[in-house]
Amino acid sequence: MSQPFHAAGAACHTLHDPWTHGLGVMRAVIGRWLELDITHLGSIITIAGAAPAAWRFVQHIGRHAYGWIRRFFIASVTIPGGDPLNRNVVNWVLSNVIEPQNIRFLTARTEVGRNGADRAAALKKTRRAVQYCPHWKTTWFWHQGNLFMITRILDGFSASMGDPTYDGIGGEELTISCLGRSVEPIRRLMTTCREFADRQTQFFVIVYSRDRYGMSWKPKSRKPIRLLETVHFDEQVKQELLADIKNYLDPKTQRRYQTRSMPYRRGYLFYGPPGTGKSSLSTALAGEFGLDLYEVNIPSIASDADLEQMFLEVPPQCIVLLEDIDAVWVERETEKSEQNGNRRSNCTLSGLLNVLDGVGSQEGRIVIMTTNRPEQLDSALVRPGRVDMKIFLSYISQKSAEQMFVRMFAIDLDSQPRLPRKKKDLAGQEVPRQLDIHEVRSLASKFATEIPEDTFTPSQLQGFFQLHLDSAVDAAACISSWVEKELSRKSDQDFEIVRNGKE
Ligand SMILES: Nc1ncnc2c1ncn2[C@@H]1O[C@H](COP(=O)(O)OP(=O)(O)OP(=O)(O)O)[C@@H](O)[C@H]1O
Repeated sequence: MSQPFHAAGAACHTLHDPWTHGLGVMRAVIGRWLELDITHLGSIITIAGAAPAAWRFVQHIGRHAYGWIRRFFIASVTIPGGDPLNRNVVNWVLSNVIEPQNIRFLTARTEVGRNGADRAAALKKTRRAVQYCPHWKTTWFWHQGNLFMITRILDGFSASMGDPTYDGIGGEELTISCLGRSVEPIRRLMTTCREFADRQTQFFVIVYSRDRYGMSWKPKSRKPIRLLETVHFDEQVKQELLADIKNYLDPKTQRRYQTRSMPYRRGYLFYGPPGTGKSSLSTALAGEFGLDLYEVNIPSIASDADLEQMFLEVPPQCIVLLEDIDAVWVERETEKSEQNGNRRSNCTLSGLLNVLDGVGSQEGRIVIMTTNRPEQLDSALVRPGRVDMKIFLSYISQKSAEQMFVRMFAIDLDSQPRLPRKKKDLAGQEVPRQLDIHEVRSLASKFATEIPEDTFTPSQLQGFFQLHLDSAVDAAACISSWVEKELSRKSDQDFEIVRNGKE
C-alpha cells in the first residue's frame, strides 16, 4: 500500500527538484557500471579502440561520396580574386545571404588611408574608426529554386589584409557551386549579382587604380556622380565634347569603325592651368556616360611591359585617365641619352605610344590625358588617333562665374520655406529672409561684373564661395574686396598670413 504513495511522492519530488533527480540518475548509472562484468569492460575497450578507425573510414566514404556527387550532380564556377565580378558576388552575398546580426566571425582593423585620404594624416595619433569585415569561408543558400554553395579560398587572405585599402570584399578566389548538372543557374546568379552592383553604384563613379604590387586593377574609391553642369567652361566646347563621346559610344559607330578596319578608340587631351577642372571634367564624363574610371599613375609603373599589361586588363568600355602626362614627360633626346645608360624613367615614351596605338589596347575605351603644360608634349603623343580632341580649360569667364554663383546659392531654395519679408527671432533679432531664385540671379549678375574676365581659376573662385556659403548677399558684397586682394598678390605662392584673426 505504501508503494504507490512512495512513487507518487518521488514523482512530485522530481518535478520540483531537478537537481536531486539528476543525482538519482547518476547514482543509477554508476551502480550499473559497478555491476559490470570484467568481460564487458574488455569489449568496451575494444570498441573504443576501433572507433577512430571507424570514424576515419566513415570520413573516407563521405569524401568519396562528396567527390562523386560533385562530379555528377554539382556544377561550379570559379572567379579569380581581384576580378570585378568577384566583388559583385561578395557584395551581393553580404547584402542578401549573410545577415549582419548573425555574423559572429569578423576581422577588425583600424581604418587607415581609405578612399584616398591622406595617409600621413591618417597615421597621426588620433583615434580612428575601426573597420569590421565579415569573415566567412563557405555559405549555403537557396536562390530562384536552386541550392548554391559559395566558398572563399582564404590562402591569400593575410596578404589582402596587409593592404591598407582592402575592405574585405572581393580579394580572394571564389567558387560558386550549384546542385544540378548545368551552370545556367550560376550564370543567372552572377547576372543578379551584377545587376545588384549596377543598382548600388548608379549614383557613383567607380575609380580603379593598380593595386600596390602593380598586379591587378582594384577599386580605389566611389565618387558621387558629378553633374556636368557643375563643371563650368565654354558651353559650346562642352556640347561638342558631349556630342563627340555620345557618337563614339553609339553601337552604330563601333560597327562603322570595324567595317572600315579603323581602331575603335578615342583619345582626348584636357589642358589648361591648375585648378581649371581637368580632373573634375573627367569624373563628370565618367558619371554622365556610366563608365568606370581607370587611373594610370605612370611614374609608379615598373616597365613598359607592365604598362602594356595594365592596358590589356582594362575592360572594353571605360575611361583610362592619364593625369599630368607632362610630369612623366621624357623628351626624345633625353630618352636617347637614357638608352645610353642614364635611364631615369621606368616607362618610356615609346612604351606609352605603343599602348595608345594598339599593342595591348582595348577596343572601345576612351583615353583622357590631362596636362598643365601642353607645349611640352611631343607631337607624336598628341597626333590624331592618339588625341582626337583637345579641350582647353581656362580661367573663369564672367558668364561661368555667374553660373557658379547661381549653382552655389540656388541649390536649397526649393526645399526651404519662404520666410515672410521681416521676421524676428525670440531675442528680437531680425532673421535674414530666404531669397528667391530671381533675387539670386540678379545678385549673380552683379557679382559677375566684379570678376575680371579670364583672370581667376574656377578653383580660386570656389575657395571664395567656401567662405561665404551662408549668405548670397554677403558673397555679392565681399567679392570686390576679394578680387582686389587676389590681384595684389604677386604670385600663387603668396599666402595670406592671419594674425589674431586679422590679416
Ligand atoms: N571649371 C570648373 N568648374 C567648376 N569647378 C571647378 C572647375 N575647375 C576647378 N573646379 C573646382 O576646383 C577644384 C580643383 O579642380 P580640378 O582638380 O578638377 O582641377 P585640375 O584642372 O584637374 O587641377 P590640376 O591641374 O591641379 O590637377 C575642384 O574642387 C573643382 O570642384
